[in-house]
Amino acid sequence: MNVWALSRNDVLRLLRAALLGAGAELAALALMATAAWLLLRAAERPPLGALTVAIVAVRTLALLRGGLRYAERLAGHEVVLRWLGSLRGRVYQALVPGFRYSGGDLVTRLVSDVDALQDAVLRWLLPAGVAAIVGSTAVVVTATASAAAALVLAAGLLVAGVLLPWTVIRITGRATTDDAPKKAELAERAVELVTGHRELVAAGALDDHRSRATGVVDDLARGERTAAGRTALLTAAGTLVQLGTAVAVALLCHASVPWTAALTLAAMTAFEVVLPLIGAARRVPEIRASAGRVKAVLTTPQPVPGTRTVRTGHFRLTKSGVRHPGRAPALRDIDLDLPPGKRVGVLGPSGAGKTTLLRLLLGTETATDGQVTLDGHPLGEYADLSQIISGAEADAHVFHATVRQNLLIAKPGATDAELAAACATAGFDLDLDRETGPDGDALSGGQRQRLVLARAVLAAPPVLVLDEPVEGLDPAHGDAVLARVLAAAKGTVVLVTHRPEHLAGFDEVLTLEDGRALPASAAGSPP
Ligand SMILES: Nc1ncnc2c1ncn2[C@@H]1O[C@H](COP(=O)(O)OP(=O)(O)OP(=O)(O)O)[C@@H](O)[C@H]1O
Repeated sequence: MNVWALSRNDVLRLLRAALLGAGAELAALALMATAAWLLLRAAERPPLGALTVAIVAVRTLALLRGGLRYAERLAGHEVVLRWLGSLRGRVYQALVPGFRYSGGDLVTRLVSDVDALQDAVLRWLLPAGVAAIVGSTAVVVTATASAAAALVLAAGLLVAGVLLPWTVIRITGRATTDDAPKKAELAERAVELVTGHRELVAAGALDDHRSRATGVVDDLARGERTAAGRTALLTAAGTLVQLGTAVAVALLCHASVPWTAALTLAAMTAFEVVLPLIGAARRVPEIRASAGRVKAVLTTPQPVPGTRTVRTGHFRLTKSGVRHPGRAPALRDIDLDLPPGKRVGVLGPSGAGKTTLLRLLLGTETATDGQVTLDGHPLGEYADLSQIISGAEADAHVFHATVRQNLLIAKPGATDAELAAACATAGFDLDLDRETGPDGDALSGGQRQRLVLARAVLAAPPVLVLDEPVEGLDPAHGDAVLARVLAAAKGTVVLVTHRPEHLAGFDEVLTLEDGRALPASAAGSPP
């Protein structure tokens, strides 16, 4: 997928913006030349009539310059903002299906990288186009007076507009490659400081984390200063080229004094359009890197959505396992038959693989070994698993909305009476209009847990998975809540718990240790 994909109309609009920009700069150039001619001609005390056209031209060109510049800004920004909007949409769409990027990296790809591409057009492509048009026009006009002066001007403009920016790109390219990991680290640390602020304060680790982030900022600033210093030197070199070229044009033009002055000032003005390219070149490597990252997001193949629909809802795990790169297997050799209506309890110490097992069933984790099937077909073949399996996951998200809106996600269109009944089953007694705050922060931990549980009850899926659903509640209250939830569940249930007494009446108990299922004898028979 092409990052720079622009419609034909937008290309034409961009061209129009470049022509308007060139028009504005040529008006500035003509203004300078006419003003210089006017001053020197006036010094010769000609009759006023001989100056009238030039006087009117100076005023007209001054107005034209402002008007055209405004029109160029409008045209350029219109194209770029429209293109950026659609690009951001495409990047977002490409990011949604997977969890391939972590917080800081995600923010960088979605925000800064896409913004950098905007600069590519507005600060580089468009000014370079304008500089090319203005520079060529200045050379052609100078050639009418002196071919040698035109050649010198062309050479000077090429040095300032091509050679010096290319040198800046070479220098900053190396610095950008060195800085890329530091920028990624800074983004990660910044996101951690914001999202984990409370925990860092509680652990007294805020200053330490902040100073590590500041260390990265200082490192980056040092690199920036060095690059800025080198660019400033090259910009100064560009100014010297400008002065040298103007003097050479003045000496080589064998025309009248006013005409020579006009061409010399025109040459100076042409450089004013070209010189900013040296500073702008500093961003080119960064823009290139951003374009590469955005392209990587857009071109990573998306999983092909399945088309199969669920018939009976019979899950089966056969020698299933999950390995995360560089880690011991989270789950291995798991066999589990889960026909409709069966109740399975999962026990095991922390880190044993219980949550991973639920994720395998939910389809949010893919088996790296063995098979997970539903009605005999791999889970990936199904269009939508949420209709058959859902529940209260350990890290379920509470949206920044009202209690009602959080519940309606499970069953859009549910009546308030249905919501109240689900809340009563889960022992959740807050008002439906109560705001939950960002990440559910306006609720207590226990309230969040019961809200998630109420959502699971309301969804009433054929296969209900519950990951330690009452772990944070006081035992008596938690046991009562769980008993009500289990009584309300009509289909298959998979319950992860640390307390075997929760599994009374269950058909099978799977005890995990280090990702393996213990034999029934070692685990104890179902309670
Ligand atoms: N995305 C991941 N990347 C790497 N390792 C992971 C990932 N998710 C889980 N693990 C590892 O897999 C193992 C099993 O994790 P899992 O969350 O399934 O344990 P658990 O039995 O649910 O633990 P707990 O009772 O503490 O919730 C752990 O060692 C965990 O560190």
